[in-house]
Amino acid sequence: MLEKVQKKFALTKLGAENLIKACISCTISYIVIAMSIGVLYFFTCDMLKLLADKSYTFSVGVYIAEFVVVFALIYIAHYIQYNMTFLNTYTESARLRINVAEKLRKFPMSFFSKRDLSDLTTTILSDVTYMEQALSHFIPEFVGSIASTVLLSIGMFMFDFKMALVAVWCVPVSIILILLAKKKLSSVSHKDRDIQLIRTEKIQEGLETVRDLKASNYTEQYLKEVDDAIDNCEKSQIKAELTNELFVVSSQLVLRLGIATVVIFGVKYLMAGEITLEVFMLFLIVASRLYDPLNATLQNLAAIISCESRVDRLNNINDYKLQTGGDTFEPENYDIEFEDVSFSYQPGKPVLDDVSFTAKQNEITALIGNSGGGKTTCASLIARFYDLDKGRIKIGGVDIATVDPEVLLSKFSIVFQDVVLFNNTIFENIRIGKKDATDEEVKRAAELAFCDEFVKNLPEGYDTVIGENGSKLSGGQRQRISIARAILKDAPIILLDEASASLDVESETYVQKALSKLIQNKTVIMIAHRMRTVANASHLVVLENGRVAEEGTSGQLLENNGLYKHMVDLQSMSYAWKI
Ligand SMILES: Nc1ncnc2c1ncn2[C@@H]1O[C@H](COP(=O)(O)OP(=O)(O)OP(=O)(O)O)[C@@H](O)[C@H]1O
Repeated sequence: MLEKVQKKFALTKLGAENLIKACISCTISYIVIAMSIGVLYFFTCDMLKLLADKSYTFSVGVYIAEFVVVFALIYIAHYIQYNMTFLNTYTESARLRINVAEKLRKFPMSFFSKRDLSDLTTTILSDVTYMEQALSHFIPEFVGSIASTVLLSIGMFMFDFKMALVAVWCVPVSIILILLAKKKLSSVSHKDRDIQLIRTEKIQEGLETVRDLKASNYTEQYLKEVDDAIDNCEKSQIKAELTNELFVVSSQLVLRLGIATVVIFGVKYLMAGEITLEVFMLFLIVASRLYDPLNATLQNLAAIISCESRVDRLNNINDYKLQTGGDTFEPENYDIEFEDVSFSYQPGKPVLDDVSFTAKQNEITALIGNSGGGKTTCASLIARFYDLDKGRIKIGGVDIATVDPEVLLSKFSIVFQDVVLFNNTIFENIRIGKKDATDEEVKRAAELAFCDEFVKNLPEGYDTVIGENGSKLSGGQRQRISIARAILKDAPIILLDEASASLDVESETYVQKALSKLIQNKTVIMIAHRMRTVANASHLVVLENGRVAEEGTSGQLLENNGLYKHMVDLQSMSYAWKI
């Protein structure tokens, strides 16, 4: 039972326990409220007897005391319900958020290539918030209202079968209507959510690519597409609301019919002398209150049904397989060995096929080859961004598949061509390389990476905030900050995506100088696009369509007269090309 609830609502074990308790406390709370009807019934009976017989006596004080007790019970039941639902829910939603964030931190890159960014953002922000409301309101109230109505109905059947039938018939009919609505509402809710996602993606994409849209004069056309997405969303939401209201109003109407049948049949039975006036009064009072919880909870029907798709998405994250591995990583050295490595991003479409080579410590190993040949993929596999389909990658004799990805990454400094900087100070952007580094250590790394000459011209030096993704800096300056980070981290393995490929001559010189400081005495894997950058590499691995076409030093490969020689010749021709 506990496990089922846990899975059904994507909860932690404690969360599932608390949800069950919340449903029970809601049921008790509704029943306690119904107890006031009992006291009211006995009071009405006594009043009727008094009207019929003036000598009849009863104690008003006892009734006042009973009402006080019932109100106290209602207060206590509500207090318990509040604690069980609201307080526990907020603790649970905090746990859910931390769980999702923890999972995302540990997921391999394969997870992110399968999921859309706005979909993930929606799951973390909106789905968890939605579940927060569902767990604190909709679900306990829905379960509580059905359970209390069923329990009260059983009591009514025991009291008077015929009148109970007349009062309660509408409850199962209304529940059947809800169940019929579930399928339809569920499909409308899924479609609505997909359309909302398209709208969010469109807006997000527009904001991220505003510069390119302006440059290609596509802004007007793009805004029209955004307008269409927003219009679609509006239509879909109206449709979802109307469908929901149709079923809710029908169910509520059926429930109201219950009061009508109690009056019609009650009067008939009363006239026929089949029931007493007191029984008739009781059923009138009960019928006026019996459907209240169910009526109120029907308003949230769409919300309850829409929980399903949100829970599916949360379960998708919860069930995704994490990369595992030991916490200790003590390789003999930092040589990297590829042993018959095969890999594909999508099943049946191999990107690397039986790739074997060794990158030695204290050497620069350059990965070269045609575009799409698999250079970046090889580098990503070394850092265990993805796991292999076949073969092994070993560092100092240790299979990286046996090492926890975070422990493994602590041995890597990675300098990408697309540097990501944060909207923070230069100090903090460099300190990412080593969180506990002192200001002096950061400055030392910045000097070695030749950041000093441009930082001193910034208004607040190292304390200057550099804008979103370093928008206030040039490409070469951004590169040097990322190299400073890597120098500060001082990891034994350096992955370098030819960092200076897109820079002007002056910036390139600075970046090259900074890089030469970074790579001293390390195992360096360099993804190279320009042949002149790799001429001095100790070892060149030429990848062609996911296979190693040739390897050796630049001199050896030139003698081979293979793909490398062909690429060198092509680049020499392109340098000689003039406008
Ligand atoms: N995340 C991904 N999902 C699916 N396919 C991918 C992904 N990344 C790369 N690929 C495919 O894998 C192949 C190898 O890509 P990779 O980026 O490793 O090549 P590369 O040699 O680094 O190319 P380039 O020099 O153009 O950067 C390509 O066909 C590419 O389309």
